[in-house]
Amino acid sequence: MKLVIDNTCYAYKEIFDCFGEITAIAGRDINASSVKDADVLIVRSRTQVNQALLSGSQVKFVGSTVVGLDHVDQDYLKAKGTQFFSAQGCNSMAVAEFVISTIVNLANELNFNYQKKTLGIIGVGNVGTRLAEKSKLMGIKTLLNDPPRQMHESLDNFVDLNTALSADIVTFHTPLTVDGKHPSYQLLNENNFHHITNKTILFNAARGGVIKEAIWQKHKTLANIIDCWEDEPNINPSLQNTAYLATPHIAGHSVDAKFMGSFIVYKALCAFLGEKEDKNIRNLINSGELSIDGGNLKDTLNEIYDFQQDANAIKDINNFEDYRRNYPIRYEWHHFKSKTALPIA
Ligand SMILES: NC(=O)C1=CN([C@@H]2O[C@H](COP(=O)(O)OP(=O)(O)OC[C@H]3O[C@@H](n4cnc5c(N)ncnc54)[C@H](O)[C@@H]3O)[C@@H](O)[C@H]2O)C=CC1
Ligand SMILES: O=C(O)C(=O)[C@H](O)COP(=O)(O)O
Repeated sequence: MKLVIDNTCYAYKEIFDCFGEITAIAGRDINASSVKDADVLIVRSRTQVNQALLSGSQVKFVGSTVVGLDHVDQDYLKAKGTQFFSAQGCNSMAVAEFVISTIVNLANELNFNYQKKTLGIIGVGNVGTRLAEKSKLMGIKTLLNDPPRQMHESLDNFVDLNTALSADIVTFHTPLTVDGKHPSYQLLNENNFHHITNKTILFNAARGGVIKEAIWQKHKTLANIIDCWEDEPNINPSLQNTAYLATPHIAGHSVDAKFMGSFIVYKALCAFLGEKEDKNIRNLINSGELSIDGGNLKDTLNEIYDFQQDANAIKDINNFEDYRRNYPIRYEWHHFKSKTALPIA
């Protein structure tokens, strides 16, 4: 069997070589000729999976080792009879830790008590739920907004979008969608940006395009944290230069998340092929016990991982993609034995 795999898929050799011959290619370089003889295609977000890529191929299984789905034409795959599997939830802890770590740093630098702040979470799926759990542990009051869930579940504690946008801290964790009943494209735009004030801390660690950058760059906030950008890697220099934290789409890039992305797709491929799973694969991440003694929460979190280094790495935005492809090892909090209690929900 022939597999074409994005060469940034975590441990792709150890995890997928049991299935056959692997051709590993940078995600952005996977094209129609790369996949024409392939049976399996395994990607991350940098490969557009659509008719242009697959029409001349015999690919029968596509695995996406990330969570976002905007790079995949699922309707086309379904019509073609190609099995598709996406590693939903693989990196939710990593993103939640990114947001909490940044809030703790901001509270220190801007001298506020986050327990006196409200956090508006727009999109309460895997990431938003974990973030809400951590916020509860930290005594941060959350305002939860998720109309698609509200349509199907009785969520009497959820609020409407404008209420969530009026929180002290606002963070988006929706997919990027342009159709359906609740499209997320430019969810924050010229018609509702007035809910964001010069006292609002505003995050985008969801997808570029969820917040209209042309408006954002002209709108005064207390602090902007931008991990996901319109037109990556050609990110908005005005927003980058004025951001509290401008990072290269790495909120979900913990080692654990990258491993889980590959592992979840591996399990789906085993099931698709009727193959037995190798139980040793789950032990590929073995950090051992990591002790840390930061003294206080901010220093402890920054010793675990300081996101400012990611912002520094892309001061020259030509480094955006290379830095992401060679991202430093970042373990999630649960690996660490720490004197300071960590909000591990
Ligand atoms: N910056 C990064 O590295 C990462 C970014 N992401 C992005 O974050 C998104 C969320 O990730 P998960 O929570 O794992 O996905 P998920 O699918 O579990 O949750 C998304 C939630 O957003 C809700 N939603 C959809 N449209 C909405 C709207 N218009 N308004 C409010 N809520 C809406 C859905 O109902 C769902 O509950 C992903 O789709 C991906 O685009 C995810 C992981 C890493
Ligand atoms: O899971 C998602 O969705 C993300 O945004 C991932 O962080 C994308 O990871 P890469 O494809 O950029 O490695």
